[in-house]
Amino acid sequence: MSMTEQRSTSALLYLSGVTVSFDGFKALNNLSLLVEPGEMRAIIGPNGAGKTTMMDVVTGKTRPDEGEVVFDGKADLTKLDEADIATLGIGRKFQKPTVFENHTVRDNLLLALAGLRSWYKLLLAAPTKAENNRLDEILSIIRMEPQQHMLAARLSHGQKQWLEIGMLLAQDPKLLLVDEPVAGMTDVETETTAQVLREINKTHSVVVVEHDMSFVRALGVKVTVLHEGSMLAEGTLDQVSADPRVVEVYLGR
Ligand SMILES: Nc1ncnc2c1ncn2[C@@H]1O[C@H](COP(=O)(O)OP(=O)(O)OP(=O)(O)O)[C@@H](O)[C@H]1O
Repeated sequence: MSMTEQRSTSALLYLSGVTVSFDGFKALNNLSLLVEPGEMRAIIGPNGAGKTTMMDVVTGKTRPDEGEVVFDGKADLTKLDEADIATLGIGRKFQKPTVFENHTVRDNLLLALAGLRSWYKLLLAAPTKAENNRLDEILSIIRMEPQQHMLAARLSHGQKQWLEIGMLLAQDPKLLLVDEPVAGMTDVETETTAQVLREINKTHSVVVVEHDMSFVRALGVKVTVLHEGSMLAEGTLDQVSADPRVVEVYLGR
């Protein structure tokens, strides 16, 4: 490509030949990956496969040594910092929930929705009608209307995860990155989380990293298997589960 030429792609997220080395060890090794607009993609793979590093590259936390990372057909994420990338519309939920324990579920969502609105203003000014409608919508999507006036401190682990997914949704990112959302959840909570993410995927693109196979099956979306920093296989869960290489390094163990 010439200096002025822009990479043109219809993909929402485009990784090509991405390599990340830590002291010579390649956590990502020539990784290429495409996520289409509106898609939900599940990323699976054994411990150390590079899933977290891939998310870190997309959010600007880690700079790749080589390769291209393009968002929304135009933005070269390798040139931007974390704040710029968040502003472009990439939101991330980490594995451990970080909600404001001393506020209600609804106020946690309002804080996320209002973004830069100060705590002071939050306490004094009532939410607008539009804000209240959006809060109702999000509460419905995360299935937490009954708990909306509860303090976040009193929520179960699963409910905290859903609240945090709701807080991410409140920021209305174009792409949601969700890291191991069902770790530590019961089977029923896991099933609900799959339904919540499917609902969110009606209006948002999602990349979700998860080990739990019953959850990935319930998502019912295209799966990418990472191994040693590269893509090993891609397809439906049935397709990748039948791939002998996937069985060998991951599923068969
Ligand atoms: N900052 C770092 N310094 C050195 N090595 C690192 C660093 N971050 C990650 N690694 C190594 O890179 C490899 C990939 O790690 P990564 O966390 O991306 O894998 P993962 O697929 O997310 O694994 P898990 O399923 O255990 O979360 C691992 O071997 C890890 O030890």
